[in-house]
Amino acid sequence: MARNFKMNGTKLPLQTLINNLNAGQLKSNVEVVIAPPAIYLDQVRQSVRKDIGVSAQNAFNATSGAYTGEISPEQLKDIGIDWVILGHSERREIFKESDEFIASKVAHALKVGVKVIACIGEKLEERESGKTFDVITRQLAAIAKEISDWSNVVIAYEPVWAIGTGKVATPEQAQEVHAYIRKWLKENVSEQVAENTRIIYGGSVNGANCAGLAKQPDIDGFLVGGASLKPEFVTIVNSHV
Ligand SMILES: O=C(CO)COP(=O)(O)O
Repeated sequence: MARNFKMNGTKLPLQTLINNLNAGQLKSNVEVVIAPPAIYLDQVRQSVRKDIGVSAQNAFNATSGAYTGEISPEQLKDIGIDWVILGHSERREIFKESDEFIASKVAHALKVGVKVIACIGEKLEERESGKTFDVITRQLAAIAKEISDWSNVVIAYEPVWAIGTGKVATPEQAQEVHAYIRKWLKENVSEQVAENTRIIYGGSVNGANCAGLAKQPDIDGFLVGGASLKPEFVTIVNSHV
């Protein structure tokens, strides 16, 4: 269960959210990871409960060097950050990150020992023109080409049309794509990877719609944006079945 703050929050309000999470009664079988803006990673790592993971929202594919503005997975490790979100649709769209670039960042982060939440998902026009599975296949295949060990990868299916729109995918729509992802992993990686890889859903998840989604057999958790800025995140965590 992951909480993506995106470029939201400042020191004090973030601390209030962390305090609320620290005090929350969270189901013990749910792994919770929060992803604050990079500048607050250290603050959040120092103040959040140790059983909660902290994730960056992006990282580069090199150890160090002349890459102004970038952060390496090695630097994340240095301050105790174990996770990174890669391939978010906002990175793909706004910052023009290609499938290949994202895949190389996934490979580099894993090599360094930083676990990855790899985001994939189709845009509205792609869904409407029947290309959803083609897009998912293309994005997955790019990653599969670069990595062989999937044990530290979580896949986040985030249909772009559902992100920040309030237009959540129905449980059936999300389940259909999650099942496809699992089938693709089975046929193209291995049965074991297909069974063990967590596939989480993101896109307008909130305290009211999470329970229906969580019941689906191939939905293993959520990547939450807007609702992650509210105390209702605790409800979403506890919707896990
Ligand atoms: O992009 C998302 C999480 O990474 C989803 O955002 P929303 O929950 O605001 O739709």
